[in-house]
Amino acid sequence: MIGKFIVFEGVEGGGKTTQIQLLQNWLLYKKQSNKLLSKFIDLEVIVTREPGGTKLGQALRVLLLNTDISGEQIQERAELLLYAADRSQHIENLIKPYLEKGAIVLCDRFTDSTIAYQGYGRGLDLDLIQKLNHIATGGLKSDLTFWLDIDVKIGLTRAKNRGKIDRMEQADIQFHKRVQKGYQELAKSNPSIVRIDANLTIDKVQEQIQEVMRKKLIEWT
Ligand SMILES: Nc1ncnc2c1ncn2[C@@H]1O[C@H](COP(=O)(O)OP(=O)(O)OP(=O)(O)O)[C@@H](O)[C@H]1O
Ligand SMILES: Cc1cn([C@H]2C[C@H](O)[C@@H](COP(=O)(O)O)O2)c(=O)[nH]c1=O
Repeated sequence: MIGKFIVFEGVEGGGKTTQIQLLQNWLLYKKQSNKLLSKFIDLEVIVTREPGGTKLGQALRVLLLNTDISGEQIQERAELLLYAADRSQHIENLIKPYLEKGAIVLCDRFTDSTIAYQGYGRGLDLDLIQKLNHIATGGLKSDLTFWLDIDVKIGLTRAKNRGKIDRMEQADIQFHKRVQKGYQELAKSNPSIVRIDANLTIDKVQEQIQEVMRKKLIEWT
């Protein structure tokens, strides 16, 4: 694939959505002002997310994040499979076609979310999740993953201040701490994950991201 696939990960309220938007603006500005190296001159910068990057995904997102599905609780393995279904559709219908055209795809969450939330958070078998991730992705991996590392309580407070909190955000604090532990473990074993200190101001967080991106754009040319 000639494009680049960049993923943003982390616990709730870490600033992924905010930072992805700023990075897209920065990349497009660099493109317009001819400050990008030749390989990326014609580039498109696409922003997408999981769950919810396709029409099917949007429907699955409503099912997964609404607090009340006629009073019926979503079982843990059903939850796992719904996230996998969203991903499979997302890759085939959106991510792969854009990467094949040479775009930079900025994605809010990917396979590491499943390991952190369903694996570490819910306690589902990590080997099973790895296999399912492989089935859903067909082996597609990110070229770079930014892990926005934020104190769990600060992130949840930000999410609460943003407005009504969803089904996942409503889980107890211990769940979110296990999810955080999941990201810490993933970062230890995966060199394509870059830790970003997300406890800082929006501008300071973006500065760290741009610094990494500058180096990556040179490396990828
Ligand atoms: N560095 C920051 N300092 C203070 N507030 C921030 C910062 N970054 C984002 N916010 C605010 O915190 C809230 C959550 O940010 P955002 O939606 O970008 O995070 P997110 O990681 O996408 O969250 P979630 O995973 O819960 O959807 C928003 O109201 C946003 O304006
Ligand atoms: C991809 C994926 C996501 N989740 C969880 C993580 C969040 O609680 C929500 C998504 O909401 P956001 O506002 O877009 O962050 O879904 C998950 O548990 N497993 C996954 O694979």
